[in-house]
Amino acid sequence: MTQTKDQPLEPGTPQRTRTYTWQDPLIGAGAVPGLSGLEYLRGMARGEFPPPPIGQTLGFTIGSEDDVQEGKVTFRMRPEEFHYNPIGSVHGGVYATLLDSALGCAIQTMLPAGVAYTTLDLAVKYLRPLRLGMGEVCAVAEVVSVSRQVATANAQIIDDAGKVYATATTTCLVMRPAQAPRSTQEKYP
Ligand SMILES: CC(C)(COP(=O)(O)OP(=O)(O)OC[C@H]1O[C@@H](n2cnc3c(N)ncnc32)[C@H](O)[C@@H]1OP(=O)(O)O)[C@@H](O)C(=O)NCCC(=O)NCCSC(=O)Cc1ccccc1
Repeated sequence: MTQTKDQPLEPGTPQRTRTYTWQDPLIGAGAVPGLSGLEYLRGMARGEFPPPPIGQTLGFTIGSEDDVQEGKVTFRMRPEEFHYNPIGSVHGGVYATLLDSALGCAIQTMLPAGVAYTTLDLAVKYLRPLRLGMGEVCAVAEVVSVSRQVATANAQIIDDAGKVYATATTTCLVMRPAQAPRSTQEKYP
């Protein structure tokens, strides 16, 4: 039967609770302008800068410095119950967030200090369901091209055996100092 606001859950229905902590994301963001993308992300992998709160929220990380190479970044995540949609598998937005993160960071590794970027486009193909109990999966992203204003990259979510659960492509806008807006309040020309 469909659950509605007027039909509360049966008494005794198990409730789950999750608590997690995160750090001020502006600490790392403040260091960004002086470091190349590779230096910043390797520093984050070494624990010198806080990981992004979205990683704590969904439970994904860059596992180690080896996961950050020039043009290639790997994020790791274990599918959990709190990732679920109402149809019994990991919500598609979780895949997309993991892939967007790995793709953006792969592009960031190719950018020198003072160059900013942001996602313009993300296309995801959902090939297999991610489920509880399957163990850790990786989002592996590799850069295809970086030009003056545009960068593109491809990624896959794979398990330990190399089985592919999703693929994705992205286009990012690259903002070099002469073109970059001075603040997030200022419109890009
Ligand atoms: C099912 C299909 C779409 C097409 O597959 P086909 O072309 O028919 O190909 P084939 O039969 O060769 O199977 C290939 C693989 O597919 C899987 N599988 C197949 N049949 C079943 C089945 N009956 N039951 C379970 N799994 C089945 C199976 O793992 C198999 O792998 P294998 O080769 O055995 O290792 C598949 O690509 C897929 O599951 N993609 C992921 C979609 C996804 O997770 N999207 C995100 C969540 S949606 C969301 O969150 C939106 C939302 C939000 C809020 C509220 C509500 C919704």
